Amino acid sequence: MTDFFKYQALGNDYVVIDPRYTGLPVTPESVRLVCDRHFGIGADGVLHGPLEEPRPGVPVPLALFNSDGSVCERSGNGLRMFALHLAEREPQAWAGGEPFTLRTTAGDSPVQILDAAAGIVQVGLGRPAFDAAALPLLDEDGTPAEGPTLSVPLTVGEHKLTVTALHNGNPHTVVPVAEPTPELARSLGPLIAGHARFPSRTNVTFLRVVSRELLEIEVYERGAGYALASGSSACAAASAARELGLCADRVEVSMPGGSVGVALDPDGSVTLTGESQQVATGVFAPPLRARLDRTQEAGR
Ligand SMILES: N[C@@H](CCC[C@H](N)C(=O)O)C(=O)O
Repeated sequence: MTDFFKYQALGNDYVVIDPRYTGLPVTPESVRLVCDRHFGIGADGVLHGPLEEPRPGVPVPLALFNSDGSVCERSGNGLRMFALHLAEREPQAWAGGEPFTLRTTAGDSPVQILDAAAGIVQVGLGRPAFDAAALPLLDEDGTPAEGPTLSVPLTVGEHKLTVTALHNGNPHTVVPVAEPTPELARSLGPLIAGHARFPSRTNVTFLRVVSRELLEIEVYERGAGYALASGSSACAAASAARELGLCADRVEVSMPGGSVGVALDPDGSVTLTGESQQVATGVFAPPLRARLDRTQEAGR
């Protein structure tokens, strides 16, 4: 009997709740409890799926949640971990190396298991929009901003920042700095993530351009907080750096949990490649399972 599968990608960890193995109710409250690092399993988020019986050649739907219980439309690391989950459960169907498609509320994302044993998975995240309406972004007076979001002034407390914002299935704000540090991400990240000018909140990436081929970032995730790595944030950093003329079309993005490769097509489409591994499988002990089941009753 298995209730959950835990995966990590460069220290960005998710719990997979697969309806083929458990009928656990996936609600904002049960997600918060599963992700709690003291009272639950502990994770940056939950991947709930496959939401339909997976069939080769047909997009496989899943839902993604941040550890605060909020829905996230797309996760670069999460999609890579879920692809590996499918491949490890049914290797004959999914581990052959043929590309297949995962479907979230942000749309379809092509994935490919490049090396199942090493957990090397590639995912295509499409083309980001550097447009205020897509974020969405508001002006200082609270009215909807319009136009491009490259090098936008943003006042955060006493900090006068210049940021580049983009939407690629989920919202991202990239802040070029001389030295990204965990302390900076933990202190300034939440103030930007919850800033009034971002009605949908935003993921926050602090970026140092080491060279045209190497970026260094620290991430504060919308709905999850400080993260050792983030796939969509790594892609956001690369897309922003390229739009600002600061990097090549293929870059390594270094994060505290490790590095990923990001490839940028001429049309701006982004492909993310990196490692992910299963951490554990497990059963919720009766006291935790009882608390989780009660979230369903509360949600009724
Ligand atoms: N860690 C993820 C991003 C997760 C979603 C993000 N917190 C959001 O709310 O958009 C990744 O690897 O992309």
